[in-house]
Amino acid sequence: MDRSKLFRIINTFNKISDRYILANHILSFGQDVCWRKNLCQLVEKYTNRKGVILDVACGTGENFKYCPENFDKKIGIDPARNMLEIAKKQFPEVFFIEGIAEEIPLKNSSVDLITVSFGVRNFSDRKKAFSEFYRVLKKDGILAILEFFPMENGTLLNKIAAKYIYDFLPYLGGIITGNFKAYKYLSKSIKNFILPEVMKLELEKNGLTVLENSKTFPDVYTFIAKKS
Ligand SMILES: C[S@@+](CC[C@H](N)C(=O)[O-])C[C@H]1O[C@@H](n2cnc3c(N)ncnc32)[C@H](O)[C@@H]1O
Repeated sequence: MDRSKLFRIINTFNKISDRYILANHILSFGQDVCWRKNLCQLVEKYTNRKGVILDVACGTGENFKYCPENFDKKIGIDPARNMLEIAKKQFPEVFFIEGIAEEIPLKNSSVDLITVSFGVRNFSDRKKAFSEFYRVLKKDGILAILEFFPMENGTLLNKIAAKYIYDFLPYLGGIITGNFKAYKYLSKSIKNFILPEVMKLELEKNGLTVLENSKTFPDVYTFIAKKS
């Protein structure tokens, strides 16, 4: 695993934690809420399990605002301590772990639902993380991933969105948070990320069956996969 990448990313998120939620709302024109609600609606379509929900790369814990209420145990895991501090204040009922997706400190087959929003792009070793997801999920457990993918260059609207994400967002994010480097990283990480079809293959190589892979504008995908 690339530990220097991991420490760089942790440092970045620690530095922007106090403005992270606000920046998300402004930079996405409020769309972030719709993307999360969409993720949760899809989860409800595929599972009505209760039990244990694990939000990986939970950051400030935003997913817990929108995801199904009815789980007996809610767990969040993230390596950025400052993000977790905010999460703990927002969601005292959730058990938060300072840790990484590549080494989840939970037992085999112990989780009913894993959610990950805007986290996979940041993983230092994606394949290791996917094998961990497989290991901790129970049989028929669901994995739900929400993620940005590289912008398609088709319609005029797509071109405008790509210009916004790749060229303007680093400056706007920098102005809102005072950290230009962090938002340059965000744009770069989207531009250089794998394509959705590659992620589907990677999930399936790790034993997860992709049930749905749906796109909302602009190139934000929700993947629902199952451990069979
Ligand atoms: C863009 S934020 C997303 C936070 C949250 N899921 C959300 O939707 O607002 C990415 C998060 O990934 C976390 N992260 C980075 N590397 C990670 C890893 N290897 N394992 C787990 N989380 C990681 C960061 O600390 C950061 O909180």
